[in-house]
Amino acid sequence: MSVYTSVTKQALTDWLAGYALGELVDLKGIAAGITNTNYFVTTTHGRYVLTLFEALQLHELPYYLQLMSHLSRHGVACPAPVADNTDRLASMLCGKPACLVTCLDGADVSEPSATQCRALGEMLATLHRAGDTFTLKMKNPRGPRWWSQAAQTLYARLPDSDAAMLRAEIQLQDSHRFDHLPSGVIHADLFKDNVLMKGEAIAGFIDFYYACNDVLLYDVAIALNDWARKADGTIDDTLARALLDGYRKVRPLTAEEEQNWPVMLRAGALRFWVSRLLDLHFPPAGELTFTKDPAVFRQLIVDYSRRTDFWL
Ligand SMILES: Nc1ncnc2c1ncn2[C@@H]1O[C@H](COP(=O)(O)OP(=O)(O)OP(=O)(O)O)[C@@H](O)[C@H]1O
Ligand SMILES: N[C@@H](CCO)C(=O)O
Repeated sequence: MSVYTSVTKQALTDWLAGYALGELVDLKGIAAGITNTNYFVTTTHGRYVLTLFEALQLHELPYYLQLMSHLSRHGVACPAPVADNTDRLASMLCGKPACLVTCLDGADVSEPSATQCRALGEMLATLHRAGDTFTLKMKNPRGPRWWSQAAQTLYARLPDSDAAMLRAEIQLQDSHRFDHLPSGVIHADLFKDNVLMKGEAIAGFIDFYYACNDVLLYDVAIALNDWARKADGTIDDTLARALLDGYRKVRPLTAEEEQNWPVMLRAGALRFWVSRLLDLHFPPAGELTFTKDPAVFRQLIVDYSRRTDFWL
């Protein structure tokens, strides 16, 4: 349950006076989600999602909200932030930075079909193309420098074999440079729980708060590592091929991207192996963390180190 900040109908009515969205009809807390407080808001004009940011500051929001606004205007299924009467996309509510976005009609899926993976690949490539005309920039807060520093805090806590494997994996990534690969806006956390589906179609990508500028192929690897991973932790060949086919239909991969693909899959796995290890060994204070299993990404790296066919 994640309503950390309670919003009363009166407080919201006062805040909504700054928007041209009609009268407040209903306000309902959303149980899902970990980081922020979310509500479904119904007004006489329609249905919206209200987010109160529990960690991000007001001045940090423009990149993410303007990005969603840009993408939603360029064919990417995602919520569109709603501007208030002074054209702001966010302002303070109950002491927290808050925004309203359009409400999407769909639900996340835990076992996607090949058709859904293909649709996911197509929409991810659409996002990457749409990002070309977005002018704001954000560095990746979870890149090689971050995982090397994080690993230093983890080694002493891990069994020797895991620490050795982590060290070796970071060395492997350090020996590969990706600077020459196509880069642009990436979602950077496109797991199944960050995509709402309506049947076989994408209702929308959500949770853009790791979005940044980085190598596009890294985003494909992150998505594939979650969308095509089966319950036993291995990758389903059919789902992986479908996702890549969908992606390449919209944005074909370059020869250099294809060469770097196996190592990039391991980079995508390393990033979440490290963040999940951090959550396990250093749980963030005050956050409802349903600790996610780091070992699935360790296993994925082992699988990738033995595999020869990467679905291209
Ligand atoms: N625009 C939207 N339309 C419909 N439902 C939405 C929308 N945005 C969020 N939701 C619903 O709210 C839930 C919580 O949102 P989200 O996952 O973004 O929470 P968070 O706490 O902000 O992020 P996280 O859980 O990744 O830390 C989602 O699982 C989804 O069901
Ligand atoms: N998607 C991440 C959590 C949010 O970054 C994970 O499953 O580890």
